[in-house]
Amino acid sequence: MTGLSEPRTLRRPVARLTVPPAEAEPPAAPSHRPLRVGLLGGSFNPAHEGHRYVSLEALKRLQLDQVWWLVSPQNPLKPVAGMAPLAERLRAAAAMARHPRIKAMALEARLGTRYTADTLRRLAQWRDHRFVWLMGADNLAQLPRWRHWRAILEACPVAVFERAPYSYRALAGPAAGTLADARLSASRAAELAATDPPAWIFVRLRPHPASATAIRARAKAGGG
Ligand SMILES: Nc1ncnc2c1ncn2[C@@H]1O[C@H](COP(=O)(O)OP(=O)(O)OP(=O)(O)O)[C@@H](O)[C@H]1O
Ligand SMILES: O=C(O)c1ccc[n+]([C@@H]2O[C@H](COP(=O)([O-])O)[C@@H](O)[C@H]2O)c1
Repeated sequence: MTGLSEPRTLRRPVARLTVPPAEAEPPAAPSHRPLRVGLLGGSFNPAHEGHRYVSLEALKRLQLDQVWWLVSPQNPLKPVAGMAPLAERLRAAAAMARHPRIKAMALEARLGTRYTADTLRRLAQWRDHRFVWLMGADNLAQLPRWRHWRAILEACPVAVFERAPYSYRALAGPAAGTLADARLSASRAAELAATDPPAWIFVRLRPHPASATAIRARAKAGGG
């Protein structure tokens, strides 16, 4: 029992546990099946409770082993101005995760990818993993503006999470329309990771109001 009673000061700091130097190395998968990993790509400028909420719901509803927060070097559709340095966003994301199965990492910086289609093409070589791309409804609405967006949906299953006020527009939009045949019912959420793409699901939940834009606006106004 000595390991369990180690004093707190002997434990490694959270940042080193969640963002080890070899962060691009995939952790060992269970021997009997591939590791099921949800990928929440994002700017995390900054990370907030909405990311955590969606990740916890994804772990539970999609029966995932882990969720990886892919802290993006730079969203190709967002302005560079106002984007905090990657190291700062990564550090804050690791602190926000507060869960052993939610890992913040700068995987795209390590892989040298900027576009999601490229990242997923690289990850397709990680044969002992099954990836699910996670996103909020706001990103489903703008998905047709992403490079090779159809290839993304061919690369891995996708779970879209309710987010006010975007959900209605997202479900009525061109991406959802094009992919109507590939949509699974919500009751099949636990099957999604094992389903061959294209396959996606819309996860209805109580929307979480957190937004990085609002946090930045409050900070700018001096309200923290
Ligand atoms: N409150 C939320 N509910 C559902 N999904 C969310 C929420 N916040 C963020 N997400 C999703 O998490 C991913 C990363 O989000 P991101 O880091 O851009 O945060 P954001 O709050 O949307 O930032 P910004 O306001 O700067 O655009 C995206 O897929 C986004 O849709
Ligand atoms: O590949 C693209 O063209 C593309 C365009 C816009 C956004 N993305 C990705 O979408 C994820 C969410 O980005 P964000 O900034 O909305 O958090 C993040 O992983 C981005 O790299 C990707």
